[in-house]
Amino acid sequence: MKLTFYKYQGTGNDFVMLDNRDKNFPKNNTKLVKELCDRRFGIGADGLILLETSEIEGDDFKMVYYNADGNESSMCGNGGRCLVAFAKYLKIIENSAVFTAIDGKHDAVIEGELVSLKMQDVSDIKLEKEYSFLDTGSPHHVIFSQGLQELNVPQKGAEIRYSELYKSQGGSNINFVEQVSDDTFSVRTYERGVEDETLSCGTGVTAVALAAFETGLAKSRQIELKTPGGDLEVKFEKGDSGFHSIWLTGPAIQVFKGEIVC
Ligand SMILES: N[C@@H](CCC[C@H](N)C(=O)O)C(=O)O
Repeated sequence: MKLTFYKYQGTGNDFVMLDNRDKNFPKNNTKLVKELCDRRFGIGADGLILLETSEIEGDDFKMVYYNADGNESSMCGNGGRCLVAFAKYLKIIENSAVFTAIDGKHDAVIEGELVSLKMQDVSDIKLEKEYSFLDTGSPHHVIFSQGLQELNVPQKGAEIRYSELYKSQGGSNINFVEQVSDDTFSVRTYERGVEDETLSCGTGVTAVALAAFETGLAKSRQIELKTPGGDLEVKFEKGDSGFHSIWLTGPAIQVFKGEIVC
C-alpha cells in the first residue's frame, strides 16, 4: 500500500496527518500506526491523525487520534489545532471550523499561523497538596515546583504515570510546571502513549492553566504557557459549574508532504 501523508507540528508536538475521507486507511492496524510514527523506521511523530467525513450535522470533518504507540487515544489539543490547519490546506474550510473528536464537538478559528481551538468545559479538578488532576479531553496530573530545567522528566513522569495512582484508570499524562511570572508558566510534559517527554502538549497546558487559576497561583483568565517547543496561550471563563469557553491558541505548521510504501 502507498500512502500520501502530511507532517504537521504545533509547538513541536508533531503528527502524521492522513486524509481518510475515502476510508482506505486500515484503522485497526496498531502495528502500522506505530511504524508510521517511529522516528527511525517510519515517518516519525508523537501521534497520527485521520481527517474523516463526519456524520454529524454542522460538522466540517471528524478527528481520529492515535498515540505513537499505535493506539487510538483521548483528545489531542495540539493535534486538533494542526488538523484544522490541514483542513484549510485541503480546502475543506476557510478560517473557521466545527469538528467532532473523541471528546465531542470543537470550534476553531485560524488567524495566520495561529489556530485557536475551543476545548470541552471542565467541571472537576482534584486539588491535592502535592498535585492537581483534571481531564481536559485527556487526563492530566499537574505538579507545580521549581528547578524545571534540571528535572529528568522521562524518568519522573514514568514513575507517576505507572504508579498506583493511575494504574486502575489507564494512566495519565504528567505535567511539571514552574511559575515564571504572575500569569506565565513553563511546562514540561510526559505523554502517555508516547511514553516520553514531548516538546509540548495542548490538553496538558490547558490543564496547567486551569489548575494554576484554581490553586490561586494565577489571577488572570488568560495564561501564557512556555513549552520546550514554543509558546501557547489558554483563555477561559469560570462559572458556577466550572470552567467554560476554554480556548487554546498557538501555531500549527505543515512541515512536509510525502509518500510511504507500507
Ligand atoms: N499531545 C496531546 C495529547 C495526546 C493524548 C495523550 N498522549 C493521551 O493519550 O492522553 C495534546 O496536545 O493534547
